Amino acid sequence: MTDVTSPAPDAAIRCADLVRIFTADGVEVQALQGLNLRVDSGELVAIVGASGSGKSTLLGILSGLDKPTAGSVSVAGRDLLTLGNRERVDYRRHTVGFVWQQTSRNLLGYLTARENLALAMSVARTGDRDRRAAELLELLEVAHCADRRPTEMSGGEQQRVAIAVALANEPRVLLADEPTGELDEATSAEVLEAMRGVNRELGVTTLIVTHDPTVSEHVARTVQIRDGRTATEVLRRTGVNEHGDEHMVAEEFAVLDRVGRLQLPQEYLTTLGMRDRVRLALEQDHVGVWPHEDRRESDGDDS
Ligand SMILES: Nc1ncnc2c1ncn2[C@@H]1O[C@H](COP(=O)(O)OP(=O)(O)OP(=O)(O)O)[C@@H](O)[C@H]1O
Repeated sequence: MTDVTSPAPDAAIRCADLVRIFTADGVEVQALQGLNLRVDSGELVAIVGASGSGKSTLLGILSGLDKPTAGSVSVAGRDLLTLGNRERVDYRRHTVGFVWQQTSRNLLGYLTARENLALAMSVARTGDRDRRAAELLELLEVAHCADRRPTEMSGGEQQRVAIAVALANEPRVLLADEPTGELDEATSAEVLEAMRGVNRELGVTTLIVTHDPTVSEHVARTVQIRDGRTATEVLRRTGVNEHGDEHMVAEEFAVLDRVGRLQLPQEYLTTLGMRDRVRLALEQDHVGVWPHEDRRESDGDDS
């Protein structure tokens, strides 16, 4: 696992010890509690997690709409904590592209797909607009929707046009918040494959935040957030069996942060009655973790 703090220039997204505390009616909510994440340039990563785990908060910060309470965050080499107002506008126009769950937030309803793309490019003063619009609609397989308004497209077509609009100004990073939230399973798969396609074809670093449990079938890396921290990662790769046939292998890893902390799954803790402290042992090729037996026995005596 990569060190989130290393200054390697190819880290497209780097969050270190990110904290975001909201205060509402005098009550503090720690939406992010020291989140560490590094996404390399050109990677396609899904962020999953239960409702309230902090996914949208993270995306709000990465999109430049919100600022963290503590920690550091940089995207495409830009430190998001030190951006001035003008730089923030420039960042949102040129460095990142967004796809949101609601079509109404992605596309203007009274404009056609082509006009939506042209508008995004004229705001950012991107040149060669007609050619780029045609190429993007072609790449997303929605060229037939060029002269249609959103209401004349299916949900999947709307989201694929939204991806084209998000890519109009050649962002380095594409951020998507529940892009398949309003779609059925088959259409969701199409939209996720479209995102995988643009990641592969254009090399744009892509981060998809989703509840969609099938997302890990479409991406090589799925990061799970739990309680405002990255907890586990599923990595998928192509393996070869003893007959030489290729198949997908998915492996789950616990995330180890830069000072060596990791979160044990709740079911492990409950099954082995682990709490407060555990015994650790360094073995030749692994680390053993045991419950503190004395504590368990004395707990039993008490009852
Ligand atoms: N503006 C805000 N003011 C107060 N609390 C907030 C605010 N935004 C988020 N929170 C709280 O922060 C925590 C994380 O919320 P967040 O929306 O990031 O979670 P999420 O994983 O995106 O959830 P969902 O999947 O339901 O969208 C929640 O407890 C939420 O209530």
